[in-house]
Amino acid sequence: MVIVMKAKATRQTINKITKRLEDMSITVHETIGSNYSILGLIGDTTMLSKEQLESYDDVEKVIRVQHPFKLANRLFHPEDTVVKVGDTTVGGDTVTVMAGPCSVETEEQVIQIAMDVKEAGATILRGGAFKPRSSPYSFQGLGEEGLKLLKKAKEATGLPIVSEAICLDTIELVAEYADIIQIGARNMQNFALLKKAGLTKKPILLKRGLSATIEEWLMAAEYIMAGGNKDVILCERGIRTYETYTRNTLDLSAVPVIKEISHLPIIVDPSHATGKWKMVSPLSKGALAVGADGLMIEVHNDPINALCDGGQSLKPSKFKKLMEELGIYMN
Ligand SMILES: O=C[C@H](O)[C@H](O)COP(=O)(O)O
Ligand SMILES: C=C(OP(=O)(O)O)C(=O)O
Repeated sequence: MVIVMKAKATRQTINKITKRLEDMSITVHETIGSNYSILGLIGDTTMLSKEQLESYDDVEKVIRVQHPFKLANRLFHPEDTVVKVGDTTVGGDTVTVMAGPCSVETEEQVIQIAMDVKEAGATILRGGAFKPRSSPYSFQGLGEEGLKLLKKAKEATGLPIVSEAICLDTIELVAEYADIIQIGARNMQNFALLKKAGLTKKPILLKRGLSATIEEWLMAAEYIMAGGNKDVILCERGIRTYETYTRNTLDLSAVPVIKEISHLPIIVDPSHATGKWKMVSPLSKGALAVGADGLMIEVHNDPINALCDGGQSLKPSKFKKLMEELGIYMN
């Protein structure tokens, strides 16, 4: 971090700021110029507030050199994190596909889809039991019954499962059944939920918030990791922009950015990003082309009658075709 002091800054203020920082074990290197004085800070500046330092009258501006996240930062953890999920992994050299219905609806539905996606090459089954819906009148998910059905689908196929926890009251229940706990876009900055996720022993799939910057997203990951849970998988699922043709705007540039500044695995969800099943295939290809570690794709055997997100769900046959095109399903 660099603090640029105004030309009129007094020695007394510079000393006051320096003392405050040194008390926090930060070394301050001072460079006196004719117009400005510069304070170069060496040490752990993650807990410093840029805005707070800028509120000193004599401070011109503060420039952050280091990212505010530590545990998620590639600087302190150069090698890629590979998250183990049952017999499969997310991150490293493999491409992992998580697929399944938006919501668990019936036993036949989830088991049939689980078998179909497994046959096509998916290695993790997705399915929502607790649904974060925009409207209180929309289908809210089957709750624990949905988790039990996911367990049956896992027993039938061997696929580990990922399912969303939407609140503090149910995260432990989800953790009992799911192999990966999903924290959805709408809860990305639910700090109490993130802290609780940090205490669980299950990997966490952390979706990017509706309007979150990459830094805010990584700070959310930092919350989970700071609690002791280092198994975080990031999921880019589109962000809000002025564009309305698609449900959200898929930010594929987030993938190489995350790869550069973080060691955490990142997958892409083209279903929620676009809201349109026809766009899932091209964007899945794009996601892998830019280096994503995997995909999360919604698949439904009867999209027209799906209780949630049918318009963005692929039929099993279309999913299989996509997996062939991606080179994941081999005849
Ligand atoms: O699947 C996740 C959400 O619950 C889903 O996208 C529903 O969004 P909506 O409630 O706005 O339809
Ligand atoms: C709710 C979901 O997605 P998102 O949080 O990305 O909207 C989901 O994957 O079921």
